[in-house]
Amino acid sequence: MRKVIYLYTKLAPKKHTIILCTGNKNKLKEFIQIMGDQFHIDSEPVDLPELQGPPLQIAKEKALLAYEKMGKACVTEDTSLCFNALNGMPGPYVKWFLDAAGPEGLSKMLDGFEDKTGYAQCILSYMGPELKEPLQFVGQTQGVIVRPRGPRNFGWDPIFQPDGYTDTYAEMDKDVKNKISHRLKAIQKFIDHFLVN
Ligand SMILES: O=c1nc[nH]c2c1ncn2[C@H]1C[C@H](O)[C@@H](COP(=O)(O)OP(=O)(O)OP(=O)(O)O)O1
Ligand SMILES: [Mg+2]
Repeated sequence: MRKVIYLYTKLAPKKHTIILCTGNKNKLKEFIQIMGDQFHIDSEPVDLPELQGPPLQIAKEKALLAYEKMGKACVTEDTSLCFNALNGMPGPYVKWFLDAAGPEGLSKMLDGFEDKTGYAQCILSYMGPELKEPLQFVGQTQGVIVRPRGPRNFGWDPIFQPDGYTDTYAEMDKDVKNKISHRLKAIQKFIDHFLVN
């Protein structure tokens, strides 16, 4: 039976706590929904600068900055929404596109293209005192970019319709999103890594 968790034993033997550094309440909520029964999630609402570069590099720098700020083991997460017609853009910069153009404007960016496919990507990074570099876990969910449908309370959820579904992330039940999401897949890899059989 999988039971001992390296992270617990090494770093937080009693509380089984993960510190998630994020300024995004919706991310935190999903983390708790996905892994709350296995870990206690403490969040630190730090606003971390995000550099430019390939997604893994951005996520790595973010993790190092969070670790520097916290002075203890912590987890960060960087999420991208990538359009295939644009070779992966806006990707890690989607937040700025969303702020500037909203979900509507973001979906309209693909109007001139036949290819509406894209993918959601979560890069979960863990940095702790025992490491030289952050460990990174990548989760991707493929889908298509559509005009906004559903509640607008979480980022680009209204314009992302995962493959095999007729609902957008925003329209589907949270339980359904959390079973197929980019975030779930990254968290699963993270948990698998730290589980000792
Ligand atoms: O599952 C998601 N469904 C829809 N939208 C999402 C999701 N996950 C992140 N998002 C949004 C938030 C931000 O506009 C951008 C990612 O930017 P990203 O830097 O990773 O997030 P953030 O700045 O809000 O929080 P953090 O403090 O963890 O960096 O996509
Ligand atoms: Mg951010």
